[in-house]
Amino acid sequence: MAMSQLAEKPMPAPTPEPRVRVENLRIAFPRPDAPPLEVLSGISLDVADGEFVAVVGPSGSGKSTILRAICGLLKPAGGEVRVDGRPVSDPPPEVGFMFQKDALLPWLTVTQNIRVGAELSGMSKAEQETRIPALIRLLRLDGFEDAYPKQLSGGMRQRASLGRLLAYNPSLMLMDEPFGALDYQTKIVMGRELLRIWEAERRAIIFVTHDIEEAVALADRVVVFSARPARIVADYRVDLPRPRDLRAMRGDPAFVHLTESIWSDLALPA
Ligand SMILES: Nc1ncnc2c1ncn2[C@@H]1O[C@H](COP(=O)(O)OP(=O)(O)OP(=O)(O)O)[C@@H](O)[C@H]1O
Repeated sequence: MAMSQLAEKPMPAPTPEPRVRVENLRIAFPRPDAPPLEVLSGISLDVADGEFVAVVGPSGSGKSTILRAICGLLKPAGGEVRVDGRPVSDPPPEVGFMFQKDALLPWLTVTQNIRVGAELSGMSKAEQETRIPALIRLLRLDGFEDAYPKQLSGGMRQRASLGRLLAYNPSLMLMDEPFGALDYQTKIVMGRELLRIWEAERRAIIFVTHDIEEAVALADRVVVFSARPARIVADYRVDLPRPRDLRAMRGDPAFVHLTESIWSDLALPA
């Protein structure tokens, strides 16, 4: 081959290291009078930097379990989890969590709760002075800076939890049904807030949800688990344009088609 032809051929871009690499992961829980309960049976999943991956699947299939394994809280019966190339054993500092139930400290105000995340991240006092009020504005909690969790609605508590997570500034966010306990309207509002922030400051997110529409509306990819022991039965790329209008997109034929495909993967009645 002539040199000129070689020169014209573009070099393939190097593949960046995935933020998370789950390889052939098996998780089983010991049981007293029975063989171990196999929950994940050989799951492999890569999550790239800045990618938003949703995980859906039947109840009890192991969605929360995979999040706990990714942050090193469960020891695999087989396979491996790497975060930023390193095998996990303890929760890695670059990982932050958010659960269905807010984990705010009830004796601290909104500002103080968010400050916990900032302190944990090692943020300087000077930076906290600007960053915490900015987060409060971003999450539309202005006016509630000095309120205690019991004085907030469920949606506001989840927004404050998200504020603490963002103040911690993890490069990987593991979210386990973070909006699952909220009413439909608040859930949409929270999804919108999360997208607004994520679209501005891309971080890798693994987002577990029961809600197929929520998964498609938010994520770049939707991974579908089978019933326990979980395998990945489908892995969809969601090519809907961003920024997304969560209300308008529900009528988009591509959105409807994708949610229907996932319903049928889960073999659930329409
Ligand atoms: N620490 C544990 N010890 C024993 N069994 C466990 C433990 N944690 C989870 N399990 C079992 O593992 C299975 C998967 O649980 P997991 O919470 O991961 O499911 P899930 O898909 O998140 O469910 P849901 O959608 O209902 O929240 C369940 O059968 C559960 O009982």
